[in-house]
Amino acid sequence: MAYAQVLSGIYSISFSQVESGINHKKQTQVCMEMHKDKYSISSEHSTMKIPHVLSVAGSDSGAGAGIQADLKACAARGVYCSTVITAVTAQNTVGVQGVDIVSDDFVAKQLRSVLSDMQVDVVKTGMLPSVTVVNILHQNLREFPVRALVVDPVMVSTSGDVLAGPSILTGFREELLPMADIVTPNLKEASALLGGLKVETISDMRSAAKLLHDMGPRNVLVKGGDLPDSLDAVDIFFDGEDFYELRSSRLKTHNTHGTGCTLASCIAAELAKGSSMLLAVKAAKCFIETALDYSKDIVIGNGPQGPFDHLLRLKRNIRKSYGQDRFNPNDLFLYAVTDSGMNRKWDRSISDAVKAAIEGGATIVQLREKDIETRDFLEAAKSCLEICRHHGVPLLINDRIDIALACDADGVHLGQSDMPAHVARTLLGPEKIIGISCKTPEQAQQAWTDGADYIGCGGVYPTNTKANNPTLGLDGLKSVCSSSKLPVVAIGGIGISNAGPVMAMDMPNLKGVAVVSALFDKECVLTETRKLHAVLVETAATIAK
Ligand SMILES: Nc1ncnc2c1ncn2[C@@H]1O[C@H](COP(=O)(O)OP(=O)(O)O)[C@@H](O)[C@H]1O
Ligand SMILES: Cc1ncc(COP(=O)(O)O)c(N)n1
Ligand SMILES: [Mg+2]
Repeated sequence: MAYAQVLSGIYSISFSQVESGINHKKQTQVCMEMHKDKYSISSEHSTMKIPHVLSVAGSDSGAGAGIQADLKACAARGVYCSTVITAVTAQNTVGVQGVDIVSDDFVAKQLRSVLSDMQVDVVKTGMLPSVTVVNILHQNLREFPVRALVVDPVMVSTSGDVLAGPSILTGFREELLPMADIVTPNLKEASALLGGLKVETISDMRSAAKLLHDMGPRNVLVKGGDLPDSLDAVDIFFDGEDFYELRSSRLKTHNTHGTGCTLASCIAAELAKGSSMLLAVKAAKCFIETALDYSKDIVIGNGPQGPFDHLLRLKRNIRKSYGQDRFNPNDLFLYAVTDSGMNRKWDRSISDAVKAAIEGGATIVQLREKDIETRDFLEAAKSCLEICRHHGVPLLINDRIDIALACDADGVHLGQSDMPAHVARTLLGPEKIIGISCKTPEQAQQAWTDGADYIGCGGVYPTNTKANNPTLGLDGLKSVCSSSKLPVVAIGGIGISNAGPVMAMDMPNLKGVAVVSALFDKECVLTETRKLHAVLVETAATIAK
């Protein structure tokens, strides 16, 4: 048992390395050896592996940057974060009033405490106040190798205060950059690392990225938050072969204190979850843009450089934590849509209906409650959410973004006349699932542009639940499927007798069927769901042959 665990541990290490494009070939063997004990010990107690980032950085009393930003960023990305504090700063939105450097010995002690005991996936560095600390970190990383090292070469705070003097440059160049999987300097830091080279334009950023890459890191991200006269926030990513110009809109806000720390922590968190480097960087940049947008008007402190809010509007739910994708298209397999009229007819509560559907095999649930008081809807949604979370089944709300937000549901399903999806996305944040009903290839393309996660396509067959709803037939469904990259769930008049032919069309992005009457306009929801589930499983098995 313990040996199998060790093997699976080794497998997961090498697999993630391949996936992440992280090439620690020389260290892999050592890494396995070092982790052997940890895997065999932990296997006796638990098998649940939690992605883990260790942040080695300074504390910011104002909690906008440094260790505090790292903890919040990792929490927002659903990743565990341990901390080694290198310095304590007295800092607020005005500037840095004082710095108390933690002794080298005590930094070493913290590093050993964490690395010798916990299975850290990725180390992210921020403020490193002395070359000795860099030496100590370097030694520890050799003794306790990790999957990836993210180096944010912090030197000066946004307020212009010095956090690490020029002597640190040697440490970065000689020890840390050669072992880094990515280094993330801002314009000033890139310039300092390159001996004062001018880095003021996008073209300079490209040259700097290339020169920094020559110092040994596998990837370089030169951040352009301070790029003068730029309408976009442009960062340059270089992986040693290709350049990528990553653009997001530049938010008009003073609340940008801590963007650099947060970006690096998000990259580390995504890598810890197994993402490739480019995807990790893109996800991190997207997170910064969304978080800055949410926080653009908040006021914390009286100084010119405010912190932003990592968590308040970006609440994640437990179901999506620990490395799972926020949305798994396979969840569309058996999509149960409730109907208040039917529940009333059969005299059952919404939550009883949902519970029975899930027990019968429903893989996602949508509450579609048209004639119900808002307060009652919210209460029902909360109790359904509890049931769904317990079973790991996502819960979506039809149309009512307010209800979805109020109960922290997993997302919404929108019709063509509901709130536009891109507006819904702004309100709900990047983590929530958004589905859109589409009848035509044009609507399907728009859904993709608007940032939807899936398409509900129908009515495939005639149905009583929607009056005057034109029927698309299998041909209409097929043309929507072929015109979009998004996963599709078929809806409209589908039940046990005709679900098979729908799925047998074998369109690669057709992931399942959504049903209302076939489950809920029946005496026993559990039995009907079980029967439909069996039909879907059988069809899937036939297709696979
Ligand atoms: N006003 C803004 N709007 C959108 N993104 C921004 C803004 N300011 C900075 N960013 C982004 O935040 C990240 C951190 O960049 P930057 O501020 O240059 O680093 P640092 O905080 O280390 O100085 C980058 O991805 C950058 O593009
Ligand atoms: C302890 C600490 N670490 C890092 C930064 C840089 O963050 P930013 O460049 O976003 O001000 C900071 N201000 N304080
Ligand atoms: Mg900044």
